[in-house]
Amino acid sequence: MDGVSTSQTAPIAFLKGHGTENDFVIVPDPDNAVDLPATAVAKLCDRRAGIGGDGLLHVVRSADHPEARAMADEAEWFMDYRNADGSNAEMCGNGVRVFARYLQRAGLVEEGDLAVATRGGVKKVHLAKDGDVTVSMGRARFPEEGVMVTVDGRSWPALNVNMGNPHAVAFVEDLDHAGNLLSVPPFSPASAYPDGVNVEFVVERGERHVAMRVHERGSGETRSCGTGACAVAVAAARRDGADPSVTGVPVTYTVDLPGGRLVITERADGEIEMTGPAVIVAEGHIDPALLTQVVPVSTETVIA
Ligand SMILES: N[C@@H](CCC[C@H](N)C(=O)O)C(=O)O
Repeated sequence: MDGVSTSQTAPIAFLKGHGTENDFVIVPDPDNAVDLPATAVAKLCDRRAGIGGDGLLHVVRSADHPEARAMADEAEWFMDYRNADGSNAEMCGNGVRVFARYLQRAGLVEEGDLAVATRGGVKKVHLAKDGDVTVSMGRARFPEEGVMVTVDGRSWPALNVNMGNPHAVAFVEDLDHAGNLLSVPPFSPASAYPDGVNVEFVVERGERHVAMRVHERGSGETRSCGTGACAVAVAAARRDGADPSVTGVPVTYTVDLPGGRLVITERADGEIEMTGPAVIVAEGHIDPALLTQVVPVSTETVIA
């Protein structure tokens, strides 16, 4: 059995948090001293053999991470985001709110406005003492038309939306039509998404109000996805004939997910703002044996 061995010997601090039940293992590591290969991340996110999470937030000073050094002047902290299978992602909308909540709780930032470096660029976060957190998520891009999503033998046309990370948004009549997203990932044409894709299924709930389910790249079905909710809101707006960059009128959608509610506003300049909760629920220490043991390279069994 192929595997890797990590080099930690001392206990490693962690916290657990979630945003609309999209849950994360948080590893504070200001100096980027903790070795976190994909296999170690998959172990930590495993819901039976590890701590459990849809993803992992590695909290590192931008100046100390090669992927973030260029952003260090703008944003002191880098969200090194990993999916549950250990793969890197450009951005995580729920994760960045929880990341900011952690920084606040640890006394590393003040309430108010802060900037967080991500692989998808620097994100501006507004953090109150309690309650919801608002993130400026950037603008949506629409790289390609004509994507199809297939699951359980059904197919739907989907809109290709990029929120820093890739999404396919399919409007369906009933969220149950998305079937069992854990066992059957709804892949779209590989050519449209060479690096994989997050897939959202959306139904109407009312005026400027939708509900969705999501299958996340690298994690399977989750109870919420912040970038996915933003992709859904802009897709719904375009379907409804609303484009704030044309009309100059901002548009707001309420997006219900299995794990809670997110409110998404697209401003006249195209900037998308997402507001939702961010909660820390636990903290403790990881037994280094979990990371130092040789673990399989295969990541196929990490989704509980
Ligand atoms: N849950 C996240 C998205 C996490 C990354 C995604 N799975 C990807 O690989 O792009 C969110 O809240 O945005």
